[in-house]
Amino acid sequence: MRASSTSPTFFIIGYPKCATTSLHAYLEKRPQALGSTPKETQFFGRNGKCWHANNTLEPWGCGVEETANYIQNMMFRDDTVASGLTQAAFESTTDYSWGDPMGPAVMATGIRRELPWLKLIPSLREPISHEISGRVHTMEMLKKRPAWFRPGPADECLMQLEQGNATMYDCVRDLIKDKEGYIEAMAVWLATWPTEQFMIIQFENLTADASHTAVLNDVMRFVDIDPSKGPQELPQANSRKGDVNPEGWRMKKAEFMELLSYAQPLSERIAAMLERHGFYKADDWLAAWRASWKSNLDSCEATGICNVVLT
Ligand SMILES: Nc1ncnc2c1ncn2[C@@H]1O[C@H](COP(=O)(O)OS(=O)(=O)O)[C@@H](OP(=O)(O)O)[C@H]1O
Repeated sequence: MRASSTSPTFFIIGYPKCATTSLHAYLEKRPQALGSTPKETQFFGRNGKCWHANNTLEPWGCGVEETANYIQNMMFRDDTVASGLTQAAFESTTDYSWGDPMGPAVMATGIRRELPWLKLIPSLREPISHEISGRVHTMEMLKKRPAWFRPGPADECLMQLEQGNATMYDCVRDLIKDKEGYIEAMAVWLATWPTEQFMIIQFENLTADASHTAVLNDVMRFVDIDPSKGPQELPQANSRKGDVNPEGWRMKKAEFMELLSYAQPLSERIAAMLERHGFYKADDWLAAWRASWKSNLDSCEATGICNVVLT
């Protein structure tokens, strides 16, 4: 029987568009896990109740009432206690990984101050696919346009894309070029928390038929949940690649090569960082990402047009 002396036990901290919803759904079906409601509580995030959004000088701190609400109503404290702490409570706010406008250090340090025992699970995806997946998500937001959603300058391009006046390349080029935050955020988390409190997942490993069972079993062992109890299949939540351009994104070869010229060095630095911290051999980490780049390059026709399929 699992016995945890700490609650909450773990956070899936991101990144957005890296199958975090599927992983959350998979884990919360396990009798030994207790997923938050909602999946993304945002409690420690920029829209949450546990930070000082407008004043970097004020110390991090969570209000007593808000904390009680978080622990009691979102993280189901009573249920966890009633289980004799045999259930691992967790939440999956993807913004925790990098969604802090004051920098990831505020979030990483703040959460460590509040819950220093937490186990942390980030999932990372090949940068070009990651960015395009995010843009497709935002395109849908722009169509529905909830009242709180404020389109930024980069979103203008998506509106143009919608009208056939721009391409996906146009809309991701600068974002991928400036995707420094992808590695910076992870570097900050790794510098702020002990290595052994992380399990870093690669999206492509988590979602591939050949490897997903092994990854899920590793996750469960990491958070001390018995892998034999509960359903085995990873759901496919938030999937847009099946509906929006399932055949891939058409792009000139020179355009794809340009994206690659930004994504590849970034990926290599991510892999080197993960190797330095003892998580993966850099080449092992890069294998799936290199395979995606190669298969997209192989798709290029004699006309110089390629078909970029997301991982
Ligand atoms: N089981 C499985 N197999 C393959 N792919 C999967 C799976 N589960 C989730 N996904 C893909 O993950 C993307 C959604 O990630 P998130 O749920 O983290 O997105 S969100 O940030 O919470 O909105 C989304 O990617 P895109 O379709 O490219 O947008 C999903 O298709």
